[in-house]
Amino acid sequence: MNPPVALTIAGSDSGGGAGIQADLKTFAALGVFGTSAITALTAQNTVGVRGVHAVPAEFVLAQAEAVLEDLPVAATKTGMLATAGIVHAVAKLAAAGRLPSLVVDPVMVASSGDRLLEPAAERLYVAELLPHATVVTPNLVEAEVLVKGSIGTLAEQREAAVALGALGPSVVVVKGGHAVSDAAGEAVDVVWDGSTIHELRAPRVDTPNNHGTGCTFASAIAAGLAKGLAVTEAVTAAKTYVQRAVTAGARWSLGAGHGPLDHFA
Ligand SMILES: Nc1ncnc2c1ncn2[C@@H]1O[C@H](COP(=O)(O)OP(=O)(O)OP(=O)(O)O)[C@@H](O)[C@H]1O
Ligand SMILES: Cc1ncc(CO)c(N)n1
Repeated sequence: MNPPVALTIAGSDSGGGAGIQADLKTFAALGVFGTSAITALTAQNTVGVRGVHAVPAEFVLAQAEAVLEDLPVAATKTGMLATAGIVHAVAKLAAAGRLPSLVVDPVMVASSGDRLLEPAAERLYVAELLPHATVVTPNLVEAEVLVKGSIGTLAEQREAAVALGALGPSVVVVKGGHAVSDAAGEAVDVVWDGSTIHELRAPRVDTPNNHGTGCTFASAIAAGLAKGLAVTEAVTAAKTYVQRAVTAGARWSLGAGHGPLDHFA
């Protein structure tokens, strides 16, 4: 029997911890056949991003269309989209109904603090892409940019999830991996499912190895959707998967900065 197929539209991380490399490992670990359209090359390691070489939007489309016209893609995920031109091109594909079960991870800044998205592209996420998303998975900083407000408390994290829901996605997850207000030592993500809000909680793993947590989480959601899970089931399963990968990756010391997760734990 054929495996389910998923497509990631994202950037390459030469260091192997985030981006396309994390997405394809996550798909493979979860039994999904991964395909990719690469939006940018990054010269990157666990310490930081040394350079970004964006792919022309037309060639991102050419990659996506080559995959979509030949393979039975059941779910899609976007990560680093780099430029306004790429966000616009991907949004047009989505608007045409070509990107099934779309998980949008609105990547803006790397864990090292380096920018991965042109500032001019931020408003296009809101205006063009989010209306077509099945799930959107901003971290706290990305959620602040998208809703134009600051998030300092769990109540504000919940309000942001509802506000993002009004922009069109079916389900919103505001990730709290980097939350500073969290005294209980938990990584708390807030999920708005279209009508109600709930929280996903897991013990925060005390480790510098958190490079690619966001990419891994969004890809795991797309893998679940490709396998036919309901959206909230896919989100819950993805949280369990990322927790396992962070826990196992904490035993590693790869690189001098934010090390990678163990995707095959
Ligand atoms: N130290 C940790 N321990 C447990 N779970 C974590 C930890 N850090 C992040 N997570 C979880 O990983 C998932 C991704 O969240 P996070 O907020 O780190 O995303 P992100 O900022 O987009 O990641 P990235 O650094 O890859 O851009 C969430 O479910 C979050 O709760
Ligand atoms: C290519 C790429 N995508 C996403 C992230 C966010 O973790 C990163 N650091 N690099």
